[in-house]
Amino acid sequence: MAGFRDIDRALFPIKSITSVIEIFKHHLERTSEPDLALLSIIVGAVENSLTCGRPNAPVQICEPIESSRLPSLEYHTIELLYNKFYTIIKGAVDVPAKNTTKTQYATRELVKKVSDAVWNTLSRSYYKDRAHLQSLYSYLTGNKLDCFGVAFAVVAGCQALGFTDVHLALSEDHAWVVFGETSSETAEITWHGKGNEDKRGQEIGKGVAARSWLYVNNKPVICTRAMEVAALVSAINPSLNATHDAYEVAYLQQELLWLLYDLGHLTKYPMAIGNLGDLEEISSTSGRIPCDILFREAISSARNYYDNMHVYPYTYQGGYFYRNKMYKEAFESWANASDVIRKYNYSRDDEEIYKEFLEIANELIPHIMKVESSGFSANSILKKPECFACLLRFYDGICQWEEGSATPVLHIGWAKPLVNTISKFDAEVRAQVNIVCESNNGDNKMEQKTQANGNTSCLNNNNYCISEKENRNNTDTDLIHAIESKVISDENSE
Ligand SMILES: FC(F)c1nnc(N2CCN(c3ncnc4sc(CC(F)(F)F)cc34)CC2)s1
Repeated sequence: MAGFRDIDRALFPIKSITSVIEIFKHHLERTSEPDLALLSIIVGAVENSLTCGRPNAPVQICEPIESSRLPSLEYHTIELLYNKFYTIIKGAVDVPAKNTTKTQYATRELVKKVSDAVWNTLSRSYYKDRAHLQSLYSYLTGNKLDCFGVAFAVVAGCQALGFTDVHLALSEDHAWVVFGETSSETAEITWHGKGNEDKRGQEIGKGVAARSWLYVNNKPVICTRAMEVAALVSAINPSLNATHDAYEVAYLQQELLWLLYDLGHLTKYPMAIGNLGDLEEISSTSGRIPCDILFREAISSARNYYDNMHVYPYTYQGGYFYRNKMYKEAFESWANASDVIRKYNYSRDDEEIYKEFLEIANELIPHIMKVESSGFSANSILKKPECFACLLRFYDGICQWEEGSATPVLHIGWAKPLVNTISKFDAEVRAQVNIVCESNNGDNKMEQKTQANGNTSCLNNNNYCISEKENRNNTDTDLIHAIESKVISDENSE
């Protein structure tokens, strides 16, 4: 059993954020196998004590954060929990005696048994989306885990049993495992969303499911052990309540993400880079690259390693621009996000990203139009054809996302804000967006989808085109006609 080494023991009792960082540094720099269970228990205990602790716990005021005293974490407390985890996992699977020569690889049965061991020890019913349910501390002290937490616990369990081939696979809204000699086996190990039957034990869908955003076109983040540490650090939740964060927890998360960044473990993990960007925007670390560069690095990572099939890097960046009133740049990021989603079929498992696009289209963009059309300035985005082009690219991507999908995306609730937005641009601005028709052999859709639908609509920056589509389904034809008729009626009234 990996677990406690003398160096770890020497760092106890944990009294400060700095000593937590020292333990992570040791595991990441001095060992080939950072101990996922140990690290998760430690950060879970710290997070719990600072966010769910006793409300009248002594508040440290004006202490430098890194040395601000934590409610002391005793070695034996952590060791007890660690041994409890090991006992639960060991008790559930009878692993064949370690055969020193041959490396043992996990089997689907083994992975399923570990998943069952975690699954069957969870509380009967609890609010699954609550905060602070992601760590093994939550599991071992409260028998509660969220869907990410179950996946992480299974990987930590397999590590504790000596299976170094079992690794976490992450999409933007789901988690599963890869395993086997060539890491080519996959297995569901947790649930997804509400009211969906879990598919635990099954391999990851290759069929229709594979074309949904949920499985990112088989371009998930495949974690190394250190990237699994990055996932548990990303999952740290500093929120105290709906409006406040415990700043010591946010500081710990930020410092651990920088440690992982410096060691190169975030290079292929766009969402972790985005998380670090968000933290840096709130409170920048002197001497570090600024948050807008981090958001750009997350996009580069997704483009270089995941065939640009991830949406969140663009919505991280778009959110940053929006919060900083850089509206032209926000439109560009959101149009780029839409260029990703247009390559997918919409499935009912994609609610999370649907909500993301709905909020952008029906809350954020209308807010920008309101702000921009109240003040009058020559520099207004309403005067910029490239902003109009980005908006069209944004909406067109959502239309194309719907094309060929079993589930509709758009409904009349989308059309009103859309037409309202588009009509804020004067005719002479709209006229400057040159509409260029491209052949339909662009790389707009994943191969299968293009064949299914023949032509596709496409737009690159300000070349917006709607190719003739004999079978464009009625929803977006209505939408496009709504836009066209609105635009034309404006011209007539000019
Ligand atoms: F697009 C921006 F506005 C976003 N802001 N926060 C975003 N998050 C927060 C962080 N987050 C994540 N950050 C690191 N790693 C992972 S792995 C994962 C899927 C699952 F939870 F494992 F199922 C989610 C996720 C999900 C996306 S996107």
